[in-house]
This record gives sequence, C-alpha cells and structure tokens, in this order.
Amino acid sequence: MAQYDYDVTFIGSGHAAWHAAMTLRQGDMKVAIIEKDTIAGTCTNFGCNPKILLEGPFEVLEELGHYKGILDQDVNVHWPSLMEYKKKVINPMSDGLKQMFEHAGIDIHMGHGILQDAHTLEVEGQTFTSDKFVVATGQHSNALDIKGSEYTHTSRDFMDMEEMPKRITFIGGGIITFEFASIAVKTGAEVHIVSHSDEVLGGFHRGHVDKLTGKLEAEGIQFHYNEDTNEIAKDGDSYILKTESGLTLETDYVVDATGRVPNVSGIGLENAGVKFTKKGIQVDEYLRTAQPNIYASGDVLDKAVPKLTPTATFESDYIAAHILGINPEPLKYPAIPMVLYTLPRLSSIGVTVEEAKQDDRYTVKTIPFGERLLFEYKNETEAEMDIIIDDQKRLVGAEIYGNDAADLINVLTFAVNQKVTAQDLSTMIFAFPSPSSGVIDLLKFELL
Ligand SMILES: Cc1cc2nc3c(=O)[nH]c(=O)nc-3n(C[C@H](O)[C@H](O)[C@H](O)COP(=O)(O)OP(=O)(O)OC[C@H]3O[C@@H](n4cnc5c(N)ncnc54)[C@H](O)[C@@H]3O)c2cc1C
Ligand SMILES: NC(=O)c1ccc[n+]([C@@H]2O[C@H](COP(=O)([O-])OP(=O)(O)OC[C@H]3O[C@@H](n4cnc5c(N)ncnc54)[C@H](O)[C@@H]3O)[C@@H](O)[C@H]2O)c1
Repeated sequence: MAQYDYDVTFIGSGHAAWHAAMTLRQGDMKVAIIEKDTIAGTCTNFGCNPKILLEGPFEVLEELGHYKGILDQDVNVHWPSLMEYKKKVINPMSDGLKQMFEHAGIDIHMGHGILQDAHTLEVEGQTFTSDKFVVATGQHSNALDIKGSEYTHTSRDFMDMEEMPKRITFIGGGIITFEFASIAVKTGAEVHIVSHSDEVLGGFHRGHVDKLTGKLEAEGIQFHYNEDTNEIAKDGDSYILKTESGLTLETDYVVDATGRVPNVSGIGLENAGVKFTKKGIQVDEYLRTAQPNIYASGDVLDKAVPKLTPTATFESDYIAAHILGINPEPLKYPAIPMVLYTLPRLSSIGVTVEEAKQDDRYTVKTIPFGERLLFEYKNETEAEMDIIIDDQKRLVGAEIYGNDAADLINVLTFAVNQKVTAQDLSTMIFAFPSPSSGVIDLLKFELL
C-alpha cells in the first residue's frame, strides 16, 4: 500500500462517510476526509438536527392544544430567540466532530475534491493518492429553472431565518415543505403550499395524508394543487409568485422545496471511470462503483432506498466492514422506517397498506390507539395506526399517525425486522404506563 498517501479517502464528511472513516481508522488504516463546506454534512448542520431542534417548541404547543380548558393556551414561540438557541446548540457540532475525527488520526482536507483518475484526487491544487475512495458527496436542493428563481430560498436558508416572515410560500408538496409549513403556520404566518400535482406526500399513507392536510388547512395553510410555478417577481419588499394557470400569490419569502439532486458533477467521476446518471452514482451489491476500488455511499447513490441519515449510516458501516473483510456478503437492507416530522407525525415501516391491498397474504388492521389509550395518550384522540399482518400472524408493516409516531415506529421496526408474533410479545414485560406499552398491548391482541 505504501505507494499511496492513504488507504481510504472519503469525498464528503456526512453520515455516509464518517462512520466508515472512524471504523477504518480503528482498523489501523490511513484515512482522509475531504470536505468542501461544513464538516459532518447535511443532517448535522443543515438537515435533521437543526430541523428537530427548531420544531421542539412547536411540539410543546401541539401538545398544549390537547389540554384546552385545562392548561392556559397563551404561549408563543419567539423565533429570533429560537434561532439563537439553534446556533448555540448546532454550530459547535461540526467542530466537535472534526476534533473527534482528528483525535482518531483521520486527516481532514478542506476543499472541493476532484478525482483525477481511479487513485488520485485533487483538492484546491493539492494532490492526494489513495488505494480506495468512497464518494459520499450527498445532494443539493433543486432550483426550479424559472424566471425569478434567484428570489427563492432553500431548506438551509429557512433554518437560518432570523425572523419568521409574515407570509411564506412553499413550492413542492414533499417532505421538506410539510415539515417547515407545519412549523411556520404555528407562528401565525400566512402559509401557502403550491403543488404541481394533485397529490402531495407521495409514498405516505393516503388516509393519514388526507387527515394531516385537513388539519393543516384548519390551522390556516392554503393549498394550491395542480399549479405549475413559472415566475417569481420582486415587488418592493414582496414577491409575486405566478403559475401557468394564472394564479398569483403575494408573499414575503419563497422556499423552493422541489426535491434534492445528487452531487455527481464537477467531481471528476468521468476521469475515474465511475458510472452515474442524474439520479446518482451506480453501484453493485457491494456498493462498489464501475471502478471497483471506488465505493459510493449515502444520498449520492442511484438507488430506490429512502435517502435518509440511517440509510447513509448503514451503507457507511457496510463499506467499512466490506473493506476490512469482516463482511464479504452483498449488502442487504433491512426494512427502513420513514418519518414525516410534522405535527402530528406520520411514520411507516415495512409493507405498506397500499402494497398489502395488492397481496392476499396480508391483512390490514386499523388501531385507533389515541381513542383507546386515553389516560396514557395525552388526549390525542386522532392518533391511529394501520398494521399489516402476514398469513403466519407476524407483523410485517405499520403506518402511524400521531405525535409519538417517530418513537413508536422504532419499536415496531424492531418487531417487523424480528418478524414478531403475539407469542413472542407475551414472553416480554414492558414498562407501564407509556404510549409504547399501550400500543404493544393492542398489537399483541391484533396478532392473536
Ligand atoms: C432539510 C432536511 C431535513 C432532513 N431531515 C431528515 C430527517 O429528519 N431524518 C433523516 O433520516 N434524514 C433527513 N434528511 C436527509 C439526510 O440529511 C441525508 O439523508 C443525509 O445527510 C445523507 O448523508 P450523506 O453523507 O450521504 O450526505 P451529506 O450529509 O449531504 O454529506 C455530503 C457532504 O459532501 C460534501 N461534498 C460534496 N461534494 C464535495 C466535493 N467535491 N469535495 C468535498 N466535499 C464535497 C458536502 O459539502 C457535504 O458536506 C434531511 C435532509 C434535509 C435537506
Ligand atoms: N423526515 C425526513 O426523513 C426528511 C426530511 C426532510 C428531507 N428528507 C430527505 O430530503 C429529500 C428531499 O426532500 P424534498 O421535500 O425536497 O423532496 P420530496 O421528493 O419529498 O418532494 C419534492 C416535491 O416537489 C415536487 N416537485 C418535483 N419537481 C417539481 C417541479 N418541477 N415543480 C413543482 N414541484 C415539483 C414533487 O412532486 C414533490 O411533491 C427527501 O426525499 C428525503 O430523502 C427527509
């Protein structure tokens, strides 16, 4: 190996990279991480972590709403203070992780990495050679190619706003739109969602999506379906959003949330023989690209699995195990949970209700656990879940609507991956009272 500067070099420092980098370093390999922006990538700095922190006080407001007549309701979120709090908690994380990597003996080179060939990378004029590379460059926000696109903002901008605008408009009916709109409307802002189709939140449980959009509408969000945005114009301090059908909306802030695009260009993939499309980098069942000494991991992959932090981490861990020879088997994904962090949340694991309808091995049962678990479930009577059971009475899927849907889906993820039966559940004792033990009790009954 001595012919190369490094055994393994990671392009990108997000979850798709650093878990493997740490494991390989522990395996005594010489490891480098290249990062052009902020160490630790999207989730830590501009995604999951700031998002869930900013949502925290609104979650309290949501719960408060279930105790009308019992708790005083006059509570408001002070956005500028919340933003200060976000900076205090989130900003140091990148440096903390950088120190952890350096302490472990990983070399960090800041700058834009460009592959020169299968073993050479250039970073801001410096050249490094490596036996293996892992391309973990993630994705960036899509920007609609329309007149006035320069007036739109990204999810990253939204999570840096010093003031919440009085009027805010989201283009796109996907995850980011719903998560942010669910927060914005609770500040009293006038919120519009402009969707180019008649379906929002594709892939989520239709009944739960309808229930959620109904609730958000009641809170004040204005939905505009089948509207193709084609122009944004500046008018003094405001912006006018126009659609092909002639809809015009006056607003103070526009978020383009029309998806995310893999970072595959300008990184020299062609020079190194790595195959890719606009959907991402193509890999084999070992996460190796067309150039076998170059792996790819995380959001940048052209794969049908959900592009999430736990997926990126799982892939990163797999690559480390593969390089170290600990796991020579092809990568096999377990069931991957999805959570939409709105208020309330939507979550799912395994076989969906839609899939179950097409397959007579499966039975779907609806459990209105919010109504049934009144004393442990904080008055959230609308909370419910659909479970999918196979012909051997095992839990194979679940979709949940409720404030605790993220934690509950983790319990059910365990149950689905272990193919749990009522008999298995009856061999265990769970803490009581708690939402999860209540749900497990109901589940046990339905699996009988
Ligand atoms: C607003 C938002 C909210 C999200 N919320 C959730 C959530 O709640 N739960 C969840 O599971 N997932 C969430 N995600 C998705 C999650 O953030 C990603 O799946 C995850 O970050 C992917 O990790 P990654 O390492 O593949 O990419 P990233 O974390 O994006 O890391 C890629 C890194 O590569 C760097 N890079 C790119 N090109 C180069 C180059 N040429 N040279 C050097 N460095 C380069 C980039 O600067 C970046 O730091 C969210 C995403 C967004 C945008
Ligand atoms: N809770 C989570 O796990 C979480 C949260 C945020 C982001 N993410 C990750 O980030 C990704 C990106 O989120 P997102 O909300 O940007 O994407 P998305 O794919 O969820 O939604 C994009 C939306 O934009 C619409 N759209 C696409 N092209 C359009 C066009 N030309 N004009 C108008 N609308 C258009 C789509 O129909 C869709 O409704 C997610 O897929 C996920 O991988 C995950």
